[in-house]
Amino acid sequence: MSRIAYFGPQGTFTEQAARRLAPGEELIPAETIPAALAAVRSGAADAACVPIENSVEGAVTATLDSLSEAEPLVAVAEALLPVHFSVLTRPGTTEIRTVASHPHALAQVRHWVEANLPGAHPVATSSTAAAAVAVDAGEFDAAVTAPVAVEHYPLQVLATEVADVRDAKTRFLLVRAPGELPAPTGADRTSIVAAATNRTGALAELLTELAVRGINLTKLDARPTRNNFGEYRFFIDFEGHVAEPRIGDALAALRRRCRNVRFLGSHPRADNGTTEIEPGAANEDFTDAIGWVESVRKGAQA
Ligand SMILES: O=C(O)C(=O)Cc1ccccc1
Repeated sequence: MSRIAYFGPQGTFTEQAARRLAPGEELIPAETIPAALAAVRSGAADAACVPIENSVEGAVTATLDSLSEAEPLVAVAEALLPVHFSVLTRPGTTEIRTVASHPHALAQVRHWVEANLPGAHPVATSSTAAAAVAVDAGEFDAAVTAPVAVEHYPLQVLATEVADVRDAKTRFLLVRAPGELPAPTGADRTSIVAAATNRTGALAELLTELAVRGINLTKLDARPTRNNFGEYRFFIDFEGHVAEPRIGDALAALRRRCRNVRFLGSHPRADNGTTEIEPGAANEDFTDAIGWVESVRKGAQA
């Protein structure tokens, strides 16, 4: 049985995602996202499940930063979970002055809290389930949690299906140490991170290598390197799998342009997305072109 570290404690959305991505495996809660990833780097876990992006709040920056630091890790699978919240209180609570949760959760229920708990102060906790633990301990009055949290903590449900934005979703990754990659499916996602140098056109050059090969981007995030003010790392997701000739060609070009490019994985997409292929940019076009150059070199132009 594999050991899967996840961003916990018990009852987080990430635990639900881990159950979906690694059914039947041993799940080990970690207090923070960096701690879940550190468990894989140290060998204490075989894989980790962490949130990566939310359709309302955008990137989960703790995950981006941890993936770009220390030993490389690669994403081997993803899950897309609908996100609506429950609001939990201690039994007998009559007045709600503080509402605790993960910042991404608080941002997604702001209007609901204003309308239904006027005057209540939002308080950030490390995760939605950590808010439930704190409410149980008497530190805050209400917790905004995943629906499953009520099964783990002795709290009562004040409201369910709470969300300012209908159909909000969060994408989660299953991350491992580099090793065998998942096989390409034809609907895959590849992720990289690169610290472009601070000069005119540096980011445009990286993006152009993808654009000229007809590769469609699915996400672009910038994070400060933390070394020099104004220096950024760019996290780029795009359609395709590194095993494909067209994607391998693009990665080789990125590596030529930027020695510090880091491969963050190729895996099947969970969003039913299809892969766009521009005319002349199919894998056969790349292999055919390489074959043609080889024949030219041999003096036998086909
Ligand atoms: O705190 C959690 O439960 C998480 O797994 C992170 C999170 C927070 C808010 C929305 C989706 C995921």
